Amino acid sequence: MLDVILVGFMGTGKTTVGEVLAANFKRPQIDLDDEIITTAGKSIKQIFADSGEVAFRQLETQVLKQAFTKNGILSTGGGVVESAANRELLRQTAIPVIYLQTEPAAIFQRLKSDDGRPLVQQLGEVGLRKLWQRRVPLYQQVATHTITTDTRTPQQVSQQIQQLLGQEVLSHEI
Ligand SMILES: Nc1ncnc2c1ncn2[C@@H]1O[C@H](COP(=O)(O)OP(=O)(O)O)[C@@H](O)[C@H]1O
Ligand SMILES: O=C(O)C1=C[C@@H](OP(=O)(O)O)[C@@H](O)[C@H](O)C1
Ligand SMILES: [Mg+2]
Repeated sequence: MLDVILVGFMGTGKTTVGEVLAANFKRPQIDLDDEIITTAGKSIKQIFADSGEVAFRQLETQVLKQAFTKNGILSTGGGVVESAANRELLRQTAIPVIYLQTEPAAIFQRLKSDDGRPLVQQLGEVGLRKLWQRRVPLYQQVATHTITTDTRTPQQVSQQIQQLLGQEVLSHEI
């Protein structure tokens, strides 16, 4: 079964922290973006360009459902909370859902030169901030715990999650 699910806006460190947690707990890491790329046979940027965001969101819901049948640490994509069906899945589960919370200015600094996220290029800093404001309540709705990452390294964030969930995660290891 899944040990923990990481949610949060783009650039909050879900993928990076997921990798650290998976290494520390010797558990598989599942990243929804990677699952989408494997399923579609192309990059996220290419999926957006060829088929648009709606098609991307359909794939995202499909791989989220499949992820619930797998083992390990699940890193979601920032837009997973856009779908009411996805939010329901995340709210219903007994698996801890950790919201990585980061201020938009720090997020933009982390992502401004990354061209793998189509929405960053489409929206720019002002648009990204608006999207962040709209999504914050959605992350809060699905999360069981919140950790701020602005001034923490991915290792420190992982340690904090391990402290929060140590018993629960370790109990699935055996
Ligand atoms: N806590 C952090 N402090 C500084 N930079 C970070 C932190 N977490 C992630 N990053 C950097 O931000 C970028 C996005 O991280 P990533 O893990 O891909 O985020 P997400 O999966 O949430 O979009 C990467 O360059 C990563 O190294
Ligand atoms: O917030 C979003 O809508 C998106 C976030 C990305 O994942 P990360 O949050 O891992 O960057 C990726 O799924 C896609 O570019 C769309
Ligand atoms: Mg990611």
